[in-house]
Amino acid sequence: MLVTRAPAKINLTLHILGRRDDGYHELESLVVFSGAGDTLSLSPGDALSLEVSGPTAPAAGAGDDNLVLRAARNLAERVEGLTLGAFRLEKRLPVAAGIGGGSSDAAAALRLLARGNGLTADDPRLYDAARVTGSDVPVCLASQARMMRGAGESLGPLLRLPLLPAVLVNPGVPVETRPVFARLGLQPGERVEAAAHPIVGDGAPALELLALLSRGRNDLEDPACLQAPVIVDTLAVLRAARGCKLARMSGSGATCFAIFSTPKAAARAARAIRTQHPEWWVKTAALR
Ligand SMILES: C[C@](O)(CO)[C@H](O)COP(=O)(O)OP(=O)(O)OC[C@H]1O[C@@H](n2ccc(N)nc2=O)[C@H](O)[C@@H]1O
Ligand SMILES: Nc1ncnc2c1ncn2[C@@H]1O[C@H](COP(=O)(O)OP(=O)(O)OP(=O)(O)O)[C@@H](O)[C@H]1O
Repeated sequence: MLVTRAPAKINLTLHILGRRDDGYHELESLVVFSGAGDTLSLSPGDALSLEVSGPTAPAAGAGDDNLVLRAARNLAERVEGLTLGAFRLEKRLPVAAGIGGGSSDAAAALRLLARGNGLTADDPRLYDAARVTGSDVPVCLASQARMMRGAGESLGPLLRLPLLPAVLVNPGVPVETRPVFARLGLQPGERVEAAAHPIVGDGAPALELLALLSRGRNDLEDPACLQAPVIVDTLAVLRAARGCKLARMSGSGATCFAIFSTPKAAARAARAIRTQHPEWWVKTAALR
């Protein structure tokens, strides 16, 4: 049996540059990953199947449209004689939450199929299968910090960044991605006049990275807050937490992250937020 982790994806920044003629939005985003996430295993075999368990399994579902199965079928279309098999997904990440749970599961499925079939990580068919499965799937293939551009298909070099102690909070409201983009109100072909994304260098020290991040933003934060006003409260709670250096929404929401100077400060904030909001999903994380 082959096993891999499917970590949460966090957009530390997400700048919208415009809308392409195909309707997708062109963006620039610094993407990092958390240590924790879902776990996916594969017992190689001829038949493709999926079983899902874990706390958020009901929301994700195990049907044909699960991104694990969609990714596997997309790879099978590109690789003749691909050995498939039985996937088991332990689903822990909140669903429709802006932290790419489904995309990370899809990328994990592609990594396991690559291992099971002796494909190398740089096989272009893996990347193609990732791209057609979803905008966030290519960046989740390596699950390491880098800039993401285009609609998500264009990836910068891997970046070595300092470990950022963080707290992730999801207020329990699923947020669908498409209507959040739609609320920007951009027409196909329209460009946005906006300040350039700060350049994040490989190996940037923590203080420099934080200074750069504070000059960045998530342009989906306002439309997501209109769609799910509880995000406004989530950000306020994180920003008020003792030791919080920066708080922002990830992806299209509703999960927000806050960065702290030390894992201890992050853990203390997480405990306080859990007490204040026992119904929220609150996780400490080391982002990199
Ligand atoms: C918001 C992000 O999570 C940031 O990383 C991604 O841009 C969205 O990634 P995703 O959920 O994998 O998105 P997809 O499943 O490919 O697309 C869902 C919907 O979001 C919109 N969409 C997505 C990506 C993009 N660059 N522009 C868009 O307008 C489209 O309406 C699309 O129909
Ligand atoms: N394995 C999966 N895990 C979670 N959701 C899945 C999965 N497969 C399919 N889905 C569906 O995909 C949709 C998006 O879920 P996901 O959790 O990936 O959203 P997200 O975190 O907002 O993603 P992103 O940050 O990439 O926009 C949901 O409507 C869900 O039903």
